Amino acid sequence: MSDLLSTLYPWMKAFHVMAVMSWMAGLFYLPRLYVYHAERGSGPGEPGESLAVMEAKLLHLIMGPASVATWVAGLILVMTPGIVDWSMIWPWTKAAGVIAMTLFHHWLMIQRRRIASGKGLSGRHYRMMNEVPTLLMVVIVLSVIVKF
Ligand code: HEM
Repeated sequence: MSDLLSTLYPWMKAFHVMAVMSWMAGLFYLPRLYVYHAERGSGPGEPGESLAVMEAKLLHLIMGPASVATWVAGLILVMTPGIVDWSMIWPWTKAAGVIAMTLFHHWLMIQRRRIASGKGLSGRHYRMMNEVPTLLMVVIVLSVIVKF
């Protein structure tokens, strides 16, 4: 099993990075759609109806599967012998970053339902929350590349 994981390591890392890119694309773009929705689409009709379809499709067809693929490949990398040294700091900052990123994903899911029922937050609020994935990405990428 250990030998198989070591052989698969570069492939698994490539798959992980591809899944990360797809997930992050949605995490960056969905709060932007919420800003437009809050500021220009809160009433009945257009553009609110089209925005609601775009938000649901982005979450369910792209971000959901990409987040699962990121987690599965990431956990396989964690189990690969010699990859994670838990006595260093970086695995802990990376873990904190990915847990926070996953919580942010769930917050976006809750907000989609709230916007659909007319209880969404202001455009300014979503614009501020739009910075969260950027900050978490900085922590995660520095952890896994610099490996302090
Ligand atoms: C969701 C749970 C995640 C887990 C369990 C996980 C775990 C891992 C592990 C163990 C590695 C291998 C490190 C190495 O080869 O030295 C890795 C690589 C990587 N991860 Fe993740 N990761 C996750 C999510 C993310 C996210 C959200 C991002 C970006 C925002 C990310 C970016 C990367 C990058 C860029 C690499 C390649 C680093 C290199 O070149 O060695 N990961 N990940």
